[in-house]
This record gives sequence, C-alpha cells and structure tokens, in this order.
Amino acid sequence: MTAGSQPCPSSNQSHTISNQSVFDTIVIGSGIGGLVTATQLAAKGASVLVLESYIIPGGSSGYFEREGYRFDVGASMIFGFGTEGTTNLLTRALEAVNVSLETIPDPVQIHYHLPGDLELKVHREYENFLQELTAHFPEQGQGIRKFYDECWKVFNCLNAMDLLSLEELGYLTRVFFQHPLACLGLVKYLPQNVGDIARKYISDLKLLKFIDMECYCWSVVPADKTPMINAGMVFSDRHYGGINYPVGGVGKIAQKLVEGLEKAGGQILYKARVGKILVEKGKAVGVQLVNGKEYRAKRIVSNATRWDTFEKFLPADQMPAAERKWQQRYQKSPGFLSLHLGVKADVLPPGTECHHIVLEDWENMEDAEGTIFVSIPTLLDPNLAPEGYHVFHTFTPSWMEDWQGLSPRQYENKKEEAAGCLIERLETIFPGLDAGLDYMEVGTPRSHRRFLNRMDGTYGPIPNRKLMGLLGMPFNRTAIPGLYCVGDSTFPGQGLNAVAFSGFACAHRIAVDLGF
Ligand SMILES: NC(=O)c1ccc[n+]([C@@H]2O[C@H](COP(=O)([O-])OP(=O)(O)OC[C@H]3O[C@@H](n4cnc5c(N)ncnc54)[C@H](O)[C@@H]3O)[C@@H](O)[C@H]2O)c1
Ligand SMILES: CC(C)=CCC/C(C)=C/C=C/C(C)=C/C=C/C(C)=C/C=C/C=C(C)/C=C/C=C(C)/C=C/C=C(\C)CCC=C(C)C
Repeated sequence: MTAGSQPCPSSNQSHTISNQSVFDTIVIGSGIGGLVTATQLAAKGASVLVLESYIIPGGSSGYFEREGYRFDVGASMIFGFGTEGTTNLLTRALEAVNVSLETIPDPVQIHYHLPGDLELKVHREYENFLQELTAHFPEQGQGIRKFYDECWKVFNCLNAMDLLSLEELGYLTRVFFQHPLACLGLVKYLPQNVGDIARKYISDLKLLKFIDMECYCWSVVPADKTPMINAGMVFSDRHYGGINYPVGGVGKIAQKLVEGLEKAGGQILYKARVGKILVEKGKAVGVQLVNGKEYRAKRIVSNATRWDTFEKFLPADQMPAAERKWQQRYQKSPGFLSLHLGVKADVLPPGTECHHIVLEDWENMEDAEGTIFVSIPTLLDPNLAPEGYHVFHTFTPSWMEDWQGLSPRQYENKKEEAAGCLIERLETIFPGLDAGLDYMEVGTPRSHRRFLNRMDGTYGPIPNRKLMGLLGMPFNRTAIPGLYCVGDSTFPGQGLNAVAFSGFACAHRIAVDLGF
C-alpha cells in the first residue's frame, strides 16, 4: 500500500463499547495472534475487549481493495487449515467460536526458480516432492529422504498432542503423562537448528544452499539459524494439512474470527490506537489510547511487536532486564518492498503455480532485494480480481534505513525505480509482465510501519547469531505482572499458524491465571 494513499473504508466501523469498568482481558491489536487470544478467552466466558488502531482487523493478514482487485497485505501462504491432527490451529481457532471458512487446496507450495537452473516444485504430495528434488541431486537421494523424514519426526510429536501454554505446569504434566515419547522428542529438538541436522545427511553444497532457501523463504534466516521445531512444522504440514487459501482472500480469516469473537460476547474497537500501558504498583492494569481514553482490565495482552510494547507503550528507560536480554539475542528482520499488481490474465501461461521464489545468484539470497517472492492468489480464487485479470503480489526484503530521509518526490522516485527493477527481473519468469500491467501499488517498510504499526516495518524478530533453536524465544508472560505478549515476537515466531499457537497458549495461561 502506498504510504500516501487512503486505506479503504470497511463495513466494520467502530462499535460502541459496553460500559464495563474492568474487562477480564484487553488485547492490543487484532493480528491473528491477538484475535486467537481474544476468541479463545471469549469462548471460555471471559469478557474481552480488542483495541485495533486500523479500520479493519487482521494486521499483516489484512487486505485492501483497489479498482476491483482485493490484495492480501502480507501473509498469503497459509498453513494451519488442515482437517486432522492437532496442528491445524487456524481451523481449530475458528471452530472454537463456531465459525468456519471455505478454503482451496494449493497443489504446489512453492515453485522455485533458483541459480544454476535449479527449477523445482514443492508438491503437496510428499513423495512427488522428494522425487523431483532427488532428480536434481541423484547422489544425495538417501540423505534427502533422511533429512525430510527427520522433520516429520518433529511434526508427528507436535501433531500428537493438544497445543497449549508451555508456561502452565498442569498442562505440561498432563501432556507428559499422555504422550511421554512425543514430549521427549520435542525436548530433544527444542535447542536444535536445521543446518546441523541437514549436514548430518547432506554433503552437496548446492543442495545445502537449497535447504538454506527452504528455510529463508519463511524464517528470513538460513538453515543454521532456523529452529528445527519450526522447520518440522513447515516442511511436513505442507504435505499433511497442506497449504490452503481462504475463499475471499486472507483477510477473511480475521473477519471470521471477529464474527466469532462478537458471537461469543467479546468486543472490538477500531481506530483505537493504544499509546500507553497503564501500570500501577508495578502491575499492568489498563491502557490509554492516544486520544486519552482509558480502558481497564485484569490482564493486558499486547499483539504489537515487543519493540513497540517495551519501547513505546512503556517507558523505554525502564525496560525489564529480560527484555533487554531478548533484544541482545534477537534483532528486527528487514521489512519488504511489495508490489501489489493487477495483471492481464494472458501474461500467465497455463499451469502457472500460485507461489514462486526467484533468485539468480546464491550470494544474494540474504541481501536486500535479493530473493523475490511471488504470490498469485487469483489462480486459486479468481474472484479476487476483475474477469480476465490476476492479482500478483511480489515482495522482496528491504531495510527501513534505505527509505528514510527522502523528500516526498525522492521517495516516490525511489519506489518507481525499485518497482521497475523488480518487474524487469521477473520478466525472465513471466515474459510480458510489464506490458500486461493494469494496476500497481508499491509498498515499502515505511508503509508497513504506517499501516501495520510494526517498528521499522519489520517482518519480525530474527536471531542475530546462531542461537539454541527455540530456547531463546519468550513465551507469553512478561516481567510485568498482568502484561502478556502474543504474536510473532513470542514463541515460536513468525507464521500465521505459529502466531495462532501463541494465541492458544496466551489465552490458556490467562484463563488459568484468572480461574476460568
Ligand atoms: N509483516 C509482514 O509483512 C508479514 C508478511 C507476511 C506474513 N506475516 C505474518 O503475519 C503475522 C503477524 O501476526 P501478529 O499476530 O504477530 O501481528 P500483526 O502485526 O499482524 O498484528 C498486530 C496488530 O496490532 C495492531 N496494533 C499495533 N500497534 C497498535 C496500537 N498501538 N494500538 C492498537 N493496535 C495496534 C496492528 O494494527 C495490527 O493489526 C506473522 O505470522 C507474520 O509471519 C507478516
Ligand atoms: C513436559 C516436557 C518434559 C516437555 C514438554 C515439551 C513440549 C510439550 C514442547 C512443545 C512444543 C510446542 C508445542 C511447540 C509448538 C510449535 C509450533 C506450533 C510451531 C509452529 C511453527 C509454524 C511456523 C514456523 C510457520 C511458519 C510459516 C511462515 C513464516 C510462512 C511464511 C510465508 C511467507 C513469508 C511467504 C513465502 C512465499 C511466497 C510468497 C512465495
């Protein structure tokens, strides 16, 4: 979304908030992490108020409409909509508040276009994927199978048990007695990263680069810094529950959760920007909006990033030691330069897949504007664009620093130039893209900061050195009594299914704390 353009109006305008003096819980932000916390608590009978600064719910999983196109703001490759097991957390979150969403299965997770003619597709069918990858690295066939089979071990442990708060002793004891082997399996993998495990089985350097890319394209760090638990989820669930796109666009997930929240008695207020968390006698007791209005609750949950929570909502100079430590271990990932395009349908040859990753030189994988991501959701749900056209969302990592200190004219020119470069590079995969353009909206980390309130427009936290898997990622409670965090700056990190887990865990911990 252009930083200068007006957001589209929503039918869900501000609601009147019931005159309750103290809510059980206030949730700051209606990203998927915040909404799952809110719906879980409302379903248990808690009184919940969600305060969202924007005009619609969803945060990075929101949408906007322009000239007949419906664009996903950020998230587009959706895990968690499976029908079986326990890891289908988006399906479960909707069910908990008696709503549901129709989804369309995506037969291929990603079509990779990588250096050295490494062209391959990650098929929904596991064996087809292994076969296609092995055809590129015939000598490494056994290693490939052993590596991905080890990822399944992690997934099978997770998919055997209810997924709730790891900060709650009652749950941990119960789950350990019910599934001792699965728990021990997870304990083993929690401190591990993908790179070490991949190198046990794989020696070919180009194949190891491919594993780096398999991690980078969702964790924005290479295999050595990517936690094995998360890779177990991503590399297996794509073949188990699969990647499924919600009919009507990604924005529908948040809209449905809000519908469920309200049915369960919870409330949401839009255009309600929190400026401050109120702390009395060392305990979080409420929030103050930037317009001065105050709301109070027994528990406060922040779905904003940890940087926003502890540097903006609370005095930065009184940051708890645990948060300072976290900031030494994790840094902000880059944001994205995003092009939301409307494209003539004949640009895409028959058989084009929905998601693509493009990289011309391995050296550039982690660089700003190195790896290119493409999502074309109209290949699954054609109703998101006018007839004869496609929605084409392409994005590439980009740092806030590169977009600061520019005059409005310089900013617009830089965006145009960057968009031109991206389109030119994509012409090799989609010839005729430039000529087929019908609509273009360019977003930068500044747009993400403005519309999503994410500090520096970041995609989320990344380890700033090799850490011990997921061990360094905080759960939901914070050093301030009564204050919890949820979303991608809590365990287990980025990803809609990951933040949904964070929401389940946060709501469970609060429900126990409040005696629900
Ligand atoms: N950021 C991206 O570009 C991007 C792209 C793809 C996927 N994703 C995914 O999106 C997910 C993020 O989910 P999440 O739940 O952690 O958070 P989120 O960033 O999606 O949602 C946070 C919400 O809090 C609101 N908010 C922030 N500050 C506020 C304030 N002061 N007052 C009121 N509301 C405020 C924001 O408007 C937003 O709706 C991650 O899984 C990530 O992987 C993000
Ligand atoms: C008791 C005892 C002894 C012990 C205990 C142990 C235990 C129980 C443990 C447990 C653990 C757990 C539960 C864990 C959990 C985890 C989880 C849930 C995880 C999840 C994850 C997920 C993820 C990571 C996801 C992700 C995704 C993503 C990020 C995506 C993205 C995408 C994008 C960016 C796009 C791309 C592309 C294109 C467009 C092409």
